[in-house]
Amino acid sequence: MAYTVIIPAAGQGKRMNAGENKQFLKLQSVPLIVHTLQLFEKDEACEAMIVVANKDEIMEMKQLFSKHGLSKVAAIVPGGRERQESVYAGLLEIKKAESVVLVHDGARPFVRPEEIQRLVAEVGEAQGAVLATKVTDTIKKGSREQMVTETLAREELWAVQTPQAFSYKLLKKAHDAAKKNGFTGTDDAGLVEHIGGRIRLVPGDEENIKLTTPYDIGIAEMILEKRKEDQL
Ligand SMILES: Nc1ccn([C@@H]2O[C@H](COP(=O)(O)OP(=O)(O)OP(=O)(O)O)[C@@H](O)[C@H]2O)c(=O)n1
Ligand SMILES: C[C@](O)(CO)[C@H](O)COP(=O)(O)O
Repeated sequence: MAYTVIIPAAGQGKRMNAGENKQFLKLQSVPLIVHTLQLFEKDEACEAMIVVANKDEIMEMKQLFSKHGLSKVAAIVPGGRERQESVYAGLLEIKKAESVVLVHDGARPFVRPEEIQRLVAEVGEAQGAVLATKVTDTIKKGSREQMVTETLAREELWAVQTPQAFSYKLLKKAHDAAKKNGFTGTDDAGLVEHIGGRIRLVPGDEENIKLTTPYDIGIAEMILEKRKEDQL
């Protein structure tokens, strides 16, 4: 099924501590954001990419995308203070109300086309879908004083990734409601859940990491190396 993808890349990358937005960090000589966009450039089902960038980084991104032949970038729009505001800014660029919309972090360069396909197949008018993996650690809740208050039932716990996929109408309704009610979620599915929408958990892959801290750079280099060898 054809889709448009919104790629939020307007963060600061504070936890990466790279002295610049982590989107420009080079992995095997190619900037992180370019790795991510190349995934969708190659996916036939992707009709358009809407990139959300920091206002003063738009020009640099534009030049990068042109240098790397990323022809599906339909718009680069300025983001907001929080990820949620950035996604909303991207959503406002979509004019076709019948579209399927994916939201995918600029900082996740390893999602595979077959995962995207499985995800999109689960989208309905009133149902979104997220890629996720079962957690392998035991997860506990803690108080401010760092005392355990509860051990959660692991068989019910999933670590949620992006892409997350929705009908345009459902995602727009969820973002409009969140804006109106001052609700903030840590992902887009959370906003849909907040208005009573259903979200399907689609088993993903643990390689689909989000580059968040310097530790993740080593893992990313390893994954890239492994994928290169797999192609030989
Ligand atoms: N105001 C924001 C904040 C985040 N993002 C994007 O959302 C994705 C996931 O966010 P995260 O990994 O937290 O990135 P940063 O916000 O850049 O990192 P940090 O929180 O460490 O500053 C990233 O691609 C990031 O660029 C965004 O578009 N707009
Ligand atoms: C959307 C997300 O990547 C799903 O795991 C995550 O919630 C983003 O969190 P961040 O703190 O904005 O990186």
